[in-house]
Amino acid sequence: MPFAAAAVDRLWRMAAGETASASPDAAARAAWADMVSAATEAIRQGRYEKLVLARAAARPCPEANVWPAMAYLLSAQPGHDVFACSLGRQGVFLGAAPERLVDAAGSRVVVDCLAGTAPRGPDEETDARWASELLASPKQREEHAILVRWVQERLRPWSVRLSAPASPALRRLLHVQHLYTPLAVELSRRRHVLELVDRLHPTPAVAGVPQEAALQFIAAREAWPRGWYAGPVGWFGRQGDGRFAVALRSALWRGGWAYVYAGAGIVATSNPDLEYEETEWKMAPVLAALTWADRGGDGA
Ligand SMILES: C=C(O[C@@H]1C=C(C(=O)O)C=C[C@H]1O)C(=O)O
Repeated sequence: MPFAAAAVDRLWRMAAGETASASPDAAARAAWADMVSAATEAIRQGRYEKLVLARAAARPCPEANVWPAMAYLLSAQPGHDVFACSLGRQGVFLGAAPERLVDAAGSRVVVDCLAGTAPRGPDEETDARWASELLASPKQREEHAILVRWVQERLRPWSVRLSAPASPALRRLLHVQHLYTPLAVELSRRRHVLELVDRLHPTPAVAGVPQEAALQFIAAREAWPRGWYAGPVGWFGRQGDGRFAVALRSALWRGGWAYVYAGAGIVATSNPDLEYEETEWKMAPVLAALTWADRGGDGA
């Protein structure tokens, strides 16, 4: 989804309005609940299998302390792709992405399918219980299976071999745990990693099924333009090998504000309040990084 200066200006105006409102949190929750209810209704009517809806929260952030924020994310979020992109006068986009969209080396490709989320527990026992509930939840398994199936269908025509574990594993991050399926693919011929990005992005980890209709729903209903959030971020070499992550768990810093983004996969049985909570857990790492950086790298 291309970044547009107009979109950022809209964010800026909304942020100013939001801080003036008496209860921004209640207003954000109500808007979210309306959107998610419209989504579950449309899914029940059979118009979509899954929609991934996102929101943004604005918080004052006087300086773009990019290096301390990245240092925090590198140490707090091991195994993530930590990134920061300078957008000139449009600000800085940064985050720690938990999910590889595609990793290509010659004809070998790996895609991470990450969908289905629970929070980390406050103690070992609760954490393990929430993990087992996540693994056993039909709703979470459905969200996950839709993603895996879609990626397999997109890559099958280009592949001689496509392998995936029969059931998802658990990927445990600092604030959340996810259902995780790594797909290993042998392509019938070498492809530039950008061809693969083009074939896959946006997956049902961030958009929905069917893809075009989901994108229309997102454009019509989400209050905040996504900008760079959920886009592919990565690198490629001269031979076309490379690695792109999905720019989740991210924030746009601009002009004294940080706009922190997060989304959640919606299926017919989704509960708007629980999905809202999920977006809060997902915002936590980048918020902690910004707070830590604001304090000059001294405790978050
Ligand atoms: C959309 C986000 O995360 C995606 C959605 C997930 C879900 O719905 O369970 C899990 C991981 C990501 O694929 C986000 O972090 O903003």
